[in-house]
Order: sequence, then C-alpha cells, then structure tokens
Amino acid sequence: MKPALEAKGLGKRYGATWALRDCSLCLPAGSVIALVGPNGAGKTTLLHLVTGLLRPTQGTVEVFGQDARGGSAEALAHVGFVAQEHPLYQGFSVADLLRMGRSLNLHWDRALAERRLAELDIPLAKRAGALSGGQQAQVALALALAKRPALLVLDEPLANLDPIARRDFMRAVMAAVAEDQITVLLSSHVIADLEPVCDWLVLLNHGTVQLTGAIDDVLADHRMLTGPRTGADLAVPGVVRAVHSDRHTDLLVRTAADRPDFHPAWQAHPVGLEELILAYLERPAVSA
Ligand SMILES: Nc1ncnc2c1ncn2[C@@H]1O[C@H](COP(=O)(O)OP(=O)(O)OP(=O)(O)O)[C@@H](O)[C@H]1O
Repeated sequence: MKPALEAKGLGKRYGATWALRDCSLCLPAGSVIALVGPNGAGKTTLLHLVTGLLRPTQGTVEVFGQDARGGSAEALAHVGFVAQEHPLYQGFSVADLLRMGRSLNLHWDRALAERRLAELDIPLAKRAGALSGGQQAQVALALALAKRPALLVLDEPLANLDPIARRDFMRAVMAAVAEDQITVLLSSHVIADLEPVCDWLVLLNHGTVQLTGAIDDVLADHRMLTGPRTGADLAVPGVVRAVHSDRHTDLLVRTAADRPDFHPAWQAHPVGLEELILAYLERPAVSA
C-alpha cells in the first residue's frame, strides 16, 4: 500500500528564514499521526505544503502517491483540511456551508455531513457566527469529512475548545477513522489530547524533524536513566538530553537494543510520551 504521505527533502523558506527544512517523512496509511512542536516549529507550514496551499522551496511531498504541489483538484479531492481556528464564513448558515461544500468538491457526501450535524444537534438554519466555538469546529470537521477524504489534516483543531468540546471533537474524528479507515494528521500542543488517539509521531522543532516513528516503537527505543551525579561520567551512548542536579543525573537515552545493558550505577525507567517530547524539545535542534 502507498504511504499516506511521503516527503523528501521538503523545505519552505520565507525570505532568509527557513520555516521547514530537509523534511523527509514516510507516514503509513491508516495511522493517526500526531504532529507536535512548539510555536514557530513549522507545523502549519508542513500542513499547508501537504494540502497544496503552499509550494515548497525545495523537495517534494506526495499524498497517496500524488504530488501535492500545485494542489491539483484530483489530488486535493482526497484531502480534507480543517485550518487553524477552523474558519467558517460567519454570515453563512450551516445549510449554506453545506451547499457551498457540494458545489466546490468533486466528491461530496451530503448525507454524511447532515447525519453528523444532526447527531450533534447543530441546526442547519443557524448562522455559523451564532454557533459556539465547539460547534463551529464540528461544522468544519463535518465539511472536511463530507469530502470522504483518504487523508484528514487538522491544524490545532482543539485550540480554544473547552474539555467537553475537545473530547467530542476527537470522538468525531475517531468515529470517522473507525468507519472509513482514513489517515489523520493532526497538530497540537497538548500531548494529553493526542496520546490516547495517535499511533504515530512527528516531532518538529526549529523547522526540522527531530523524531518520527510509530509511538510504541519510539517509546520502546528510549529509557530514562537516573544515577548519582558522578554517574554522568559513565559513558552512555545515545544520550538525547542530560539533566544534572547536585546529587543526581537524569539521562534520556535512545537505544536500538530490545534489552539495553546499562552500567549498574544507572536505574533505567520506561519513558512516557510527554516526557520524551519535552526532552527532545529542550535540547538544541538536530536532525533526526
Ligand atoms: N507567511 C509567512 N511569512 C514569513 N514567515 C512565516 C510565514 N509563515 C510562517 N512563517 C515563519 O515560519 C516559521 C514556522 O511557522 P509555522 O506557522 O509553520 O509554525 P507552527 O509550528 O505552526 O507555529 P504555531 O504553533 O505557533 O502555529 C516561523 O518562524 C514563522 O514566523
């Protein structure tokens, strides 16, 4: 099966600033991919390159084997996109938005959109601007899903939503994954929202990919080592980040071994996703 997304040497420069650089990724179809990184890491830039809204300065990006550059109608027909802050025409009614979706898209499943909105009690006659933030996010999601996309791209969909709205939004996304086996690529700052639903990770910082892989494999490949301060002198390969206090040293290490063998001075612990991501973000930028 073709990968959902394949980027090779992808880069985007604004003037002298590289928003994204040397980005090479191969993301499997059917996965739910967490795109994480701090403000300015290049997440939106990558998502706009994937959705054909931006042209790369260098490199290529393919979605299910089709070049995403230039955003041809056929390539974009397979991509649903909910942009940051899920913008909608505020003066349009929900019904107007559905009509617009139907006339702008090659494939359109009106019944699916209406069913989703009915399940959420969102009235079709209501103006978008009169809906709550959570309802607007759900309308944007229903519009994106009515395209019957193979890839759903969500740029910080949970920002500004309250905990109930966040949960409901992610439930709707996961229902679509379960029903249609779509691939989802979503960016967020909130790891706790991503951890229960995502199975693949792309970690961006300073415009470069710091880490990517199946989350289970990524976690299995890392350990947190705790030892006495002097332990820092014991040679440990694959250190991602070292934190020293007066008495202790904590090392996050990457190891390819199933059963890594550390000096007995170190106590090795499995590492959680949030801890792992923070450790990568707190170190200087390096390529994956
Ligand atoms: N249109 C633009 N013109 C100039 N620089 C830009 C433009 N868009 C993005 N940048 C720069 O590119 C870099 C990456 O921005 P991007 O919006 O992709 O990051 P992000 O990870 O999505 O950030 P955030 O989490 O804050 O949304 C930043 O340094 C940003 O200032």
